[in-house]
Amino acid sequence: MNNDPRLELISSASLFYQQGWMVGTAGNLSARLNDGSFWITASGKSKGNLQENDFVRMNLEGEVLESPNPQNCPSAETSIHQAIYSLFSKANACYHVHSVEANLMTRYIEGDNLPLPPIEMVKGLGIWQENPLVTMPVFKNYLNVPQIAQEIIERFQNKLPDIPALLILEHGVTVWADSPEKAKNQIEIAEYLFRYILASHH
Ligand SMILES: CSC[C@@H](O)[C@@H](O)C(=O)COP(=O)(O)O
Ligand SMILES: [Zn+2]
Repeated sequence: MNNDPRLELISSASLFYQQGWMVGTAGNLSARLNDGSFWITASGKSKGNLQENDFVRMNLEGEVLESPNPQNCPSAETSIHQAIYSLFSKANACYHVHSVEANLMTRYIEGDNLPLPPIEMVKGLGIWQENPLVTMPVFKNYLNVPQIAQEIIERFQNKLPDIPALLILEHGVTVWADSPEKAKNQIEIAEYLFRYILASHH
């Protein structure tokens, strides 16, 4: 595969793990290849020290195309990555992490949106305005993950989000970008915004 992104996914997962955003196997990362298939972390792997065979390559229909270790199962949240890649043709990476701060956002949500502070950092989510009024879309968490994916599809087909990020209540953030490098930056920016919101209410 000429653009195998697994080493980059491994390095970002390790970084996020060290930040405490992927502890206890939490979170999942994926990146799309030129042929439209995507590598995604296999389910239940510790994210601090992933190996190249801790992934599964899937197509947009949710079929496993390649599994370096026959015991690997796709991430339990693959349906959310499929939804993002189907909705956004330019998305080539989709990252999801669980931070304490993301889970504490519950009390600042208005309706099904999280208002973001109008600070310089939102430029990192593609918003180039002065005093931007931007919100992050929020979704309910269901045990049945495909139901979360379905609600994402229905909502975004109706209205595109302001930013390439969404928050699942009491669960964690998901971002997408045209490259793994940008997805990594966007996770860092989303987590910075959560910390800012919490600190500004102290
Ligand atoms: C503490 S793991 C929680 C999981 O159910 C899930 O939310 C998650 O992010 C990781 O699932 P995975 O199947 O390893 O990709
Ligand atoms: Zn999760």
